[in-house]
Amino acid sequence: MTDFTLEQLDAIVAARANSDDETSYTRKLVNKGVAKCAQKLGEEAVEAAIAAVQRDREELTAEAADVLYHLLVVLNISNVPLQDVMKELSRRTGQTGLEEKASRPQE
Ligand SMILES: N=c1c2ncn([C@@H]3O[C@H](COP(=O)(O)OP(=O)(O)OP(=O)(O)O)[C@@H](O)[C@H]3O)c2ncn1[C@@H]1O[C@H](COP(=O)(O)O)[C@@H](O)[C@H]1O
Repeated sequence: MTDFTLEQLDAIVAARANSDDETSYTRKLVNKGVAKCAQKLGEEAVEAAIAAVQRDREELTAEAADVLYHLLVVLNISNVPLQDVMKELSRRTGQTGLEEKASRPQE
């Protein structure tokens, strides 16, 4: 059991994204722009999906960590607070996933 939270990682990511520390991977990635950050998020998500299909729990754990980290980078560079995502998830808790899907605006 760990008490490390996504909120804590989000605060680290925000601080590193705005730092001038050249040893920071976060800063290096953010400096490449939103398209590169989004590309990395997509790649990590695909790798996590592959690990799941392969029933590789260890690899899935590592890839899921990569996905969450890169999602926080993308939210940060897009100025979408993690708090807003949590609020949206909270809003959905009163209904089933299928009800939530049905309530979305039709495209
Ligand atoms: N959680 C992470 C984390 N997860 C994954 N990664 C990095 O994500 C990268 C993904 O690996 P890849 O091989 O796919 O990417 P790459 O080859 O480095 O990049 P490209 O050549 O594809 O652009 C690796 O360099 C990982 O180190 C992370 N980098 C940082 N963090 C956290 O963010 C904090 C701040 O990190 P810095 O910004 O480096 O100080 C750290 O303390 C960590 O807690």
